Amino acid sequence: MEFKAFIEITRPHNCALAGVVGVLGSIVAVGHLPDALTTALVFLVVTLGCAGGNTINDYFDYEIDKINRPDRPLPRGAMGRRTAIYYSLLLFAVGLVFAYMINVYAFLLALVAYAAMFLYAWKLKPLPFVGNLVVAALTGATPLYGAVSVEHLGLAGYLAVCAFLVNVAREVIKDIEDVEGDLAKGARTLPIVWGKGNAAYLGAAFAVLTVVASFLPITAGVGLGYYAMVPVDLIILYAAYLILRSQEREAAHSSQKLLKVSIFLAVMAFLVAALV
Ligand SMILES: CC(C)=CCC/C(C)=C/CC/C(C)=C/CC/C(C)=C/COC[C@H](O)COP(=O)(O)O
Ligand SMILES: CC(C)=CCC/C(C)=C/CC/C(C)=C/CC/C(C)=C/COP(=O)(O)OP(=O)(O)O
Ligand SMILES: [Mg+2]
Repeated sequence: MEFKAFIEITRPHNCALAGVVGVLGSIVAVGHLPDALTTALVFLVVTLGCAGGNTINDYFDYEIDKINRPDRPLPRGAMGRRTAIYYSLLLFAVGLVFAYMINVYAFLLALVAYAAMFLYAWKLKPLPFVGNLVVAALTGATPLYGAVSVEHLGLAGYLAVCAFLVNVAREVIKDIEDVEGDLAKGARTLPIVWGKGNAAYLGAAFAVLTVVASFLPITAGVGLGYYAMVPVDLIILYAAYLILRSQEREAAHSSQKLLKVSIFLAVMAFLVAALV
């Protein structure tokens, strides 16, 4: 067993980004950085939840990842599957302790989000489009988590809508990329049930909807720093063009990776707009 597998299986890049988005939700909700303890707790609850979710996801995806992602810790033998499930439950448990320290609403939302991640990995992922919506709803819940923690909504709702829409697009396009392994395991994802072409149109439509929604905060008078969103929108539109042009694995991989870059840049743009 490799120690680094305990970090790698959590996909720390996703968890860190998610934790920042949780704190960003608090900032845009109240217009300033919350107190240090609340900021730390929000970051930890989201990060630990995301880590537990990615770990339990790899536990249930073991057979499919042997085809699609053989380099991941479980299929390559760097960690045992039993260790993975206990590790994910520990991450969730610690996250819930921190959530309880914030307020009762933050505790309840964390409980629902953690349960949804477990249910997604265990039963919902193979359901056409339902799995995509669950993941996207969880990413949309992330900025809302920050808002619930400071008991105020502010602009966090706009952030949640953008997070939901862009992740629906990305999840559908990731399923187009993973068709080969999903077919081998009999998963009934949207591109398998509905066709890669139709799935590409749906993914591209949600990408365009994300660009439209990205202008909502301007209607609420967000700061000039927000114009950093313009290049982000251009990247999203190019990702939509790529998947409409070709639904081959390489094109889908480029498109979904571009959407991930847009997510990171958009989070930075929102941070600048919220703090400048
Ligand atoms: C206009 C615009 C794009 C606004 C950005 C909205 C926003 C705040 C998005 C952040 C969403 C979020 C909480 C991201 C956390 C990290 C993440 C990408 C989570 C979703 O992961 C599921 C995915 O299937 C994991 O796959 P992979 O990234 O390939 O490991
Ligand atoms: C709101 C709170 C408290 C936490 C939210 C935590 C976050 C950011 C969740 C976002 C969604 C997420 C990253 C869930 C983790 C598990 C997951 C859905 C991973 C995606 O797995 P697959 O759909 O199998 O795709 P891969 O091929 O990348 O494994
Ligand atoms: Mg998986």
